[in-house]
Amino acid sequence: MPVFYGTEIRSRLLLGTARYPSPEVLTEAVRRSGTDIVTVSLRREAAGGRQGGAFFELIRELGVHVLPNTAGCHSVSEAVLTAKMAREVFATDWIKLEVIGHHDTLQPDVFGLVEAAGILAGEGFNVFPYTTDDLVVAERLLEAGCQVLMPWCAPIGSAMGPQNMPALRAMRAHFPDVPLIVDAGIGRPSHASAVMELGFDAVLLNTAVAGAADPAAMAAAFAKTIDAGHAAYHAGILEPRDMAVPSTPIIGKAVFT
Ligand SMILES: CC(=O)[C@@H](O)[C@H](O)COP(=O)(O)O
Repeated sequence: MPVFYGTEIRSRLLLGTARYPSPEVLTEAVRRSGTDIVTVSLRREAAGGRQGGAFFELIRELGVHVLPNTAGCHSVSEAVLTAKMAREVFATDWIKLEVIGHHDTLQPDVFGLVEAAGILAGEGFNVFPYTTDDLVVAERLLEAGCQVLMPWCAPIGSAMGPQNMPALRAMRAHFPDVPLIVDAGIGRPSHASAVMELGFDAVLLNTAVAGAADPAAMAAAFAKTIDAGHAAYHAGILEPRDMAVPSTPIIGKAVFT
């Protein structure tokens, strides 16, 4: 199982906690997903029955690791301040670092991200940076002290699925020893399986589960395909070929009289 900052995790599915129709549905989705890590925004809008401190209490009661995030932060100072608040609220050094650079695409501001990651790592945080699939940015984040990377596969909430498989494949190849979690843009279980088949360590998703007609059932479906994708990667996936290859080898030629 994956190890993030020295902690072994029981599941390769990380689940977001936003936009569920009710706290009960969220709780059931977490249970059926088998997840060991949920992410929660410190700047979440009050919704779904439980608000503010009551919602954070619900998160703590889920009995899984909490990965607070800085969703909604558009500057380094905002993200650093939010991370410090998260450390107080959830008593954890883990932080999913988001520094958003673009209003429409919610694309990470990779310059601000590297700067904020360096500040937070210097203050003892274990930073999980939400980043693009750019290899140079990934290098800078590792130099800044990150030991886990979370590249997007598509814009947050878009459900588009992997938009650049070659870039994700390159990321896995260039950083074979770094835990890599695909974060954002997954729309359906087959998307999650596809990135796991590339050898990623885990997937973080929110919208595809919270927005499903039956979030708990969808969470269970994701859990199965993520495990299947991981198992397939380690079983050694056959590369596609240009030409047909007979699946039944024939020795000699049959002669019909
Ligand atoms: C909850 C959270 O952290 C999201 O910002 C995350 O990036 C998941 O994205 P999707 O909602 O697209 O799955």
